[in-house]
Amino acid sequence: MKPAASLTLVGAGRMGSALLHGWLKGPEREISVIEPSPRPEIRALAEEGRIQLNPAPSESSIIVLAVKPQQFAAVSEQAKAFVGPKSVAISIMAGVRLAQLSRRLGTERVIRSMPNTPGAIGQGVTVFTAPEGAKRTDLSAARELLAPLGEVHGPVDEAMMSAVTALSGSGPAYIFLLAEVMAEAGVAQGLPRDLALSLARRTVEGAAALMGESGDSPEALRKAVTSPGGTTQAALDILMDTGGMPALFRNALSAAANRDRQLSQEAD
Ligand SMILES: NC(=O)C1=CN([C@@H]2O[C@H](COP(=O)(O)OP(=O)(O)OC[C@H]3O[C@@H](n4cnc5c(N)ncnc54)[C@H](OP(=O)(O)O)[C@@H]3O)[C@@H](O)[C@H]2O)C=CC1
Ligand SMILES: O=C(O)[C@@H]1CCC=N1
Repeated sequence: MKPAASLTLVGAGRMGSALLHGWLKGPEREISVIEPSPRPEIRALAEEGRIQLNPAPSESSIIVLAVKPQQFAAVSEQAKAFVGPKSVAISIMAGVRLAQLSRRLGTERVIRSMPNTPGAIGQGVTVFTAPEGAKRTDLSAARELLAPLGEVHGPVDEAMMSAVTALSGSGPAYIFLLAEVMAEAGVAQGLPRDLALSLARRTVEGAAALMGESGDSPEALRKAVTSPGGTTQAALDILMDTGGMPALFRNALSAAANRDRQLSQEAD
């Protein structure tokens, strides 16, 4: 009989696919994917024999839950068929608490994590939490699984997960928005759209790479661009003014964290 798949991914949508790409670049492992409407790229991976798509249920060492939080209650019935005494279940779902995972999956061996989409290219950051007294082997299974996606922090107190989700889980969207709105502002200054988008993209990419390589603080790097009385200062006077980026981001992260808490209530 075929040995149980070492890893079963339940839900290969936007984030599940990103995780899968991260894992496929990491150490070789047997991966099954449960997905009712697989994207063409997921079908192609199955045809190439790199994953098994929708296999019959059997106990899996690791089950990763990557469906929408709103789908979890229904999906948990199906996912339970992959959970056995030797399994650890790792959720990436926003809002779904450890206790809810345990109850619906019928196991204490659960991990709640929050990755982000740059994990698809090994440049992500993930934070995870685990029940008190979690087995060390479950914590190391989580770290090992999440490592190919980038930096891993945890276990942290579960109470931090809403803020983590608001900052790094949703965070890539804020950066993409920044590139979008910078490009639009360039167009408003008279630049052709293609050039404005290209300048905005390269500026965001280059600034992120510089921050990564230099190791300097974002504040130091910002100050290095800002000549006293110059053009950057004129822009920052607006961006950092009352109601500017600091206040906007406080409000935005607060809304995201509150939504995470609401999702927890809806998952009951
Ligand atoms: N997107 C992101 O940046 C991040 C997302 N997350 C979390 O990841 C999770 C997934 O988000 P995201 O990828 O954006 O959402 P998607 O809707 O893109 O992905 C969810 C996938 O699960 C599928 N699905 C539905 N029912 C089942 C089932 N019974 N069995 C298996 N798969 C099923 C969905 O199919 P169908 O579309 O047909 O319903 C869909 O393809 C969420 O819980 C989110 O909170 C966490 C970190 C970052
Ligand atoms: O938007 C969401 O709800 C998910 C969680 C973090 C990123 N995407």
